[in-house]
Amino acid sequence: MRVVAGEEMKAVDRYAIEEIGIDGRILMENAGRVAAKNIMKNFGRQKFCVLIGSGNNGGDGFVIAKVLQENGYHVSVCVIPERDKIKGDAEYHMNIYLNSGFSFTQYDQAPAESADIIVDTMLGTGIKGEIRSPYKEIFRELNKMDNTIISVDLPSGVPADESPVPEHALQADHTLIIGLPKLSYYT
Ligand SMILES: NC(=O)C1=CN([C@@H]2O[C@H](COP(=O)(O)OP(=O)(O)OC[C@H]3O[C@@H](n4cnc5c(N)ncnc54)[C@H](OP(=O)(O)O)[C@@H]3O)[C@@H](O)[C@H]2O)[C@@H](O)CC1
Ligand SMILES: [K+]
Repeated sequence: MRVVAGEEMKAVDRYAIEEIGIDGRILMENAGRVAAKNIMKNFGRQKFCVLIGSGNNGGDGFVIAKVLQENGYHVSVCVIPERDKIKGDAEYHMNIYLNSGFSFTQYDQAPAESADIIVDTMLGTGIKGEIRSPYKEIFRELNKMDNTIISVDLPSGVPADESPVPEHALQADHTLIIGLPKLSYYT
């Protein structure tokens, strides 16, 4: 099995998009659907809160939140950035999510705290440098809660490569692989 750092995963995605011709929005749809299927198979009908960041990891989150709700799951959805910061493939899936009749709120501690399971789609392989506000404060709050955290691709704040894990990175109970396993799973 191949294990990759973030840049290598990006190169694989770029190859799929530019050379093979698969639209990035389809890659995101597939990634989100596989993750949602895995969650439904392994975690059952509990109370979920999906937390969504501004990048493509957040785009996966819109697909997951939609699929879970279409299947009758109880889901609250909180978005960390302002809505107009969500661009590209993630914006496309946000619009599909909203046009399907589902809704979200800005991040607030209460829905996260009252959920049995948090689905973390805040940051993935695109993280650069120190974890910035408001993410580091949010991760600190979430790390104190005792609900189950399922991270999509990477626990938010954890780099994909062998760099040191920052102090305030999210502490996940489970991580769902998107594409290929990342080097940091093994370090
Ligand atoms: N087509 C594809 O490529 C596919 C990709 N896929 C998925 O996409 C993920 C990668 O997506 P990505 O590259 O958009 O990065 P992602 O991790 O969502 O974060 C970007 C955001 O983070 C922010 N940010 C950065 N550093 C930060 C910091 N230190 N502290 C705080 N914030 C920071 C940065 O903000 P900005 O610097 O722009 O203000 C930007 O908005 C990948 O893990 C997989 O889940 C799948 O859907 C399959 C198809
Ligand atoms: K994540």
